Amino acid sequence: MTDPVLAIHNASITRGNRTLIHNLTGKLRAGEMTAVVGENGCGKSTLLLHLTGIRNTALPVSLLNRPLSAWSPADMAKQRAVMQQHPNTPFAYSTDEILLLGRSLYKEPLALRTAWVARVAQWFDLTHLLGRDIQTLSGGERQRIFLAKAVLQLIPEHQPVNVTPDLRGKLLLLDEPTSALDLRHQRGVMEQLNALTSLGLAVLCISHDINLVSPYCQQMWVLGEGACIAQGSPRNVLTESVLTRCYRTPIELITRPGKPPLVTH
Ligand SMILES: Nc1ncnc2c1ncn2[C@@H]1O[C@H](COP(=O)(O)OP(=O)(O)OP(=O)(O)O)[C@@H](O)[C@H]1O
Repeated sequence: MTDPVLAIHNASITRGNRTLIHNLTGKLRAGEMTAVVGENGCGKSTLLLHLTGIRNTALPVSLLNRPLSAWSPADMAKQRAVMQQHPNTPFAYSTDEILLLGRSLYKEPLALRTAWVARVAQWFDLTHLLGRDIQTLSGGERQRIFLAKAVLQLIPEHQPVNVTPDLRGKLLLLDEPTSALDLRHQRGVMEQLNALTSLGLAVLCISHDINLVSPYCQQMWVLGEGACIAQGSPRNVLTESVLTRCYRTPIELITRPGKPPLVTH
């Protein structure tokens, strides 16, 4: 099996005197999506923040076999991109400018950057929103812009726009990327993320919508009770006992042939 893109070994995360997550071990692999689920306040966003390397951390986390602390910010930014929970900007940037920021690390001709902006905008149904003031966009439109910006950050430097990029070794960390999206765009975003994982991308996706993400993810981490209660494929992890423990409310499952079960309550 190939080395993981990101590996966490026996990591414990605390906030004040509360242990949010005790002894988490896990791997994010090329070509796989991992969904992180759990009740409000269980530590999902805090975990993601620690995996970004943005926060100076002594946690045992490595990106491509190197501790996060050994990466320079610029090198790390070419390897992993992050979309946080409520992305916004206080400035009246245009959508194009926001998307171009995703390529700001790279020394490329403007024509190439602009071509990639157009291509990725198309992937996320954003073409009609190019040129708009970001502050005038709806919540769902803005969420898709920032998702596209994160994806643009991971396209290799000088990648010709008409050649499919190799995204092995790249990592996308997403905090509830579909929370503001309508049903069509929820599916569109998940299908696009699925297409990107097929190019080698590793994705970690926090979500409260288990039914949306479960058909697309290879692994699910269920957080709760101050730890990771369960890890594995959606079919193995999605049991009434695991989810009832996680959400502290009775959960029922509806089995479906060839798909993970539907979660209801
Ligand atoms: N700066 C802080 N100081 C103290 N406690 C904090 C701080 N930031 C977060 N917390 C607490 O840490 C816990 C975990 O927060 P986190 O945002 O990681 O939860 P989450 O699982 O992402 O929740 P949600 O599903 O609501 O987004 C929460 O109880 C939160 O109140």
